[in-house]
Amino acid sequence: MPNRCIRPGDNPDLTKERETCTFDTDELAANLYGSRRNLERRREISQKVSADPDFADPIPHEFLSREKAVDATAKKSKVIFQKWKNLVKPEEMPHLVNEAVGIQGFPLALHHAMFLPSLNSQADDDLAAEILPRAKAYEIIGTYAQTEMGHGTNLRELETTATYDKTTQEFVINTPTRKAMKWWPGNLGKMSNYAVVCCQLIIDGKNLGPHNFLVQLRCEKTHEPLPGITVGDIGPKIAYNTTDNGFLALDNVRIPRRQMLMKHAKVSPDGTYTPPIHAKLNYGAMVHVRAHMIYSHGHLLARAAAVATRYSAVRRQGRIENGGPEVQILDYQTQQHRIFPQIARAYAILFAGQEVRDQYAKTLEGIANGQADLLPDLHALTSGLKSVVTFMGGLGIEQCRMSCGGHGYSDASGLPKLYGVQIGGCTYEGENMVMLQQTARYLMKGVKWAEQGKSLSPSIAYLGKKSGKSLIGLKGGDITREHEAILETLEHTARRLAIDASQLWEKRIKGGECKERAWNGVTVEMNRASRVYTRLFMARSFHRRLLSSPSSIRSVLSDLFSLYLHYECVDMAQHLLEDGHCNGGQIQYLKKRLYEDLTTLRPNAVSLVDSFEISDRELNSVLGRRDGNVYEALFQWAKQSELNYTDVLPAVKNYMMPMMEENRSKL
Ligand SMILES: CC(C)(COP(=O)(O)OP(=O)(O)OC[C@H]1O[C@@H](n2cnc3c(N)ncnc32)[C@H](O)[C@@H]1OP(=O)(O)O)[C@@H](O)C(=O)NCCC(=O)NCCSC(=O)/C=C/CC(=O)O
Ligand SMILES: Cc1cc2nc3c(=O)[nH]c(=O)nc-3n(C[C@H](O)[C@H](O)[C@H](O)COP(=O)(O)OP(=O)(O)OC[C@H]3O[C@@H](n4cnc5c(N)ncnc54)[C@H](O)[C@@H]3O)c2cc1C
Repeated sequence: MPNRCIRPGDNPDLTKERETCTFDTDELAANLYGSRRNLERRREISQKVSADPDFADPIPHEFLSREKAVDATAKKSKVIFQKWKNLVKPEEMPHLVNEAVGIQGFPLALHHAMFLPSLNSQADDDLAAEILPRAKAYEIIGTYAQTEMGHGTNLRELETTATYDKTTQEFVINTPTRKAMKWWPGNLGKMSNYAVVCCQLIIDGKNLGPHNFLVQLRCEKTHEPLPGITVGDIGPKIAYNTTDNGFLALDNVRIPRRQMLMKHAKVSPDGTYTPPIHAKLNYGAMVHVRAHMIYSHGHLLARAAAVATRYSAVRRQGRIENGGPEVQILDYQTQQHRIFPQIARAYAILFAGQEVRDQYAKTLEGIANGQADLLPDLHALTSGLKSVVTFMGGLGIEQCRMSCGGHGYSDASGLPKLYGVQIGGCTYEGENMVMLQQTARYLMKGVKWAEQGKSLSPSIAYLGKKSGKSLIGLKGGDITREHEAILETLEHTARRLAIDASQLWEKRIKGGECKERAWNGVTVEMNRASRVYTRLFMARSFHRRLLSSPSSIRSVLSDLFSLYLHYECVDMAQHLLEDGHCNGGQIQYLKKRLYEDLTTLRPNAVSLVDSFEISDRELNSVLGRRDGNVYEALFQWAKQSELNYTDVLPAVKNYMMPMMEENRSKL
């Protein structure tokens, strides 16, 4: 079967891997990206970016100072959003940006991720008509400023205020304390001249909770901060260092009434407040990002899996049999056990990410027609997915990094930066432990609805089902039935954990604790229930994708799905065993099946990561390059280190040489 990545001059081990492929790598890639046409466009964009001299990097970003890297990124962003703007469709933009500037952020990241989406979904028609065309034409750059130094997770306690002044029909935006300074928003520090700022809305002394306001921060001509505005960069971070995450203090800055985002909640000129159809529509920009970040995080894990798999196919170290040749490290079972689940999880996350994006679009349609009934389900699902996927992705990338040995520790591998970028997702858009509790709130309601025989939305329909005996290991050799048996066991486990958590909570309440304190006493269990609910959704979503896949890739996807399910169950064995639903023998059976899966998948491992269709430029990894010629490339990469510009560094000349000389003269 063709793997279309084979080229003359490639590392022979990698070519051999590709020759053993049992499926059409283009078919799988087309399925992943939605169609052949999408795949071709992806390739076209990759090729054109590589050929565009405006995107050429004289030296890799890894060797640039932060200031120079920010400069280079801004320069390329201008090319993207001027020269390239009309050459790509909006949905192709993330790929173009990844190719052209990489993953560490760029001046318009938050403009796209949150500024435009919040204006689109929350500004009323008048404000939208005025500001959106300018924002879409990049006449202005905006960001989303919500988090403060003292509060991020708990929005209700944000301190920044927007006090309505009826006499002038203005809001007065104010930062009352040091810790009320906005802190963290991406591109706030240096790039943006506007922001959607989240403030407590105060009318006639009454606090109506967090609402969003459009605030101009800098002069459009000089880019100097406007009077009353203190703004700057918060300094270097684990990653995202080409992003100017910023601080902002507002000293009684006045904005016109119509700059409140009033599509849902409204304030009339006389100060009358009209609430939105759903109390949390003001939080819409976060739901938007959570719904979209699942897919992009799947892609980050896919990159790491591609690097680790390809490198493990070209790296030879040690022997499995005495006297045999040094083996490809990919032949070690431990290496397979480290990396293959990451390949499977990357596919699972990408599939789930695509489903949740569709669900988001449907929910938005409903809201546009005055119906917010799909929102609670979407909020629970996106909160759970956001938390599970970012955590899983972080562990996965770190496994991939360690699986590359010493070279994985070098920036040449691309893995440390990938990890740094990815792991930010555990914190931003709501810290994971907190967001899992949002999911758990919904599950607790679901448990009650199920008890009352009420109808349940698809993501929690399992709460209303009855458990049978687990059929894992009892369904003979039929893989389809085995998949079903495992999915049913996961459903049982998700249901059981939700019901147990609900009962624990109730017990504490009956014991005299108030609801909230009782909740805090059971949140570890609540979050477990949320994670398994989410992992069940991911497994179901992968299964749906398998069932609808064309026959040409069905077999390899089925192998991958088997590995995915077996790995997830072994990983969650504690939950499967805890109530006796599964027994030790069934867990042993799952482990045996998992080890068989590793062997089954081995010949297709490289081809599965080739189907992620990530160009060398986008992958930005000496170890993961398509041709596998890693050793020469490593040397060429290292030669570009600024420490190698001279043979004798000033640091050596000024300090080490005199020290050695002085010590020698003492002898
Ligand atoms: C943790 C939150 C959600 C708590 O909000 P709060 O107002 O205190 O609400 P409750 O926990 O009491 O919940 C009441 C009720 O509302 C439901 N709900 C909450 N949020 C939503 C929502 N977004 N959509 C729909 N429904 C929602 C909740 O389920 C409850 O329903 P009940 O039926 O059970 O009553 C809140 O404080 C929060 O979201 N915190 C996280 C902050 C956050 O995410 N910040 C992100 C800042 S931007 C950023 O990080 C950008 C990063 C860069 C990038 O993305 O590139
Ligand atoms: C890379 C990056 C980019 C960001 N970009 C933006 C941006 O563009 N705009 C913006 O506004 N913000 C941004 N943020 C801020 C981000 O949204 C917040 O940091 C995030 O929401 C977490 O809030 P926090 O920092 O207040 O954490 P905290 O809430 O202080 O969390 C600290 C600890 O307390 C625990 N905790 C807090 N509350 C609870 C609870 N109720 N129950 C149990 N445990 C709890 C958490 O689990 C965590 O362990 C960004 C952050 C990062 C890292």
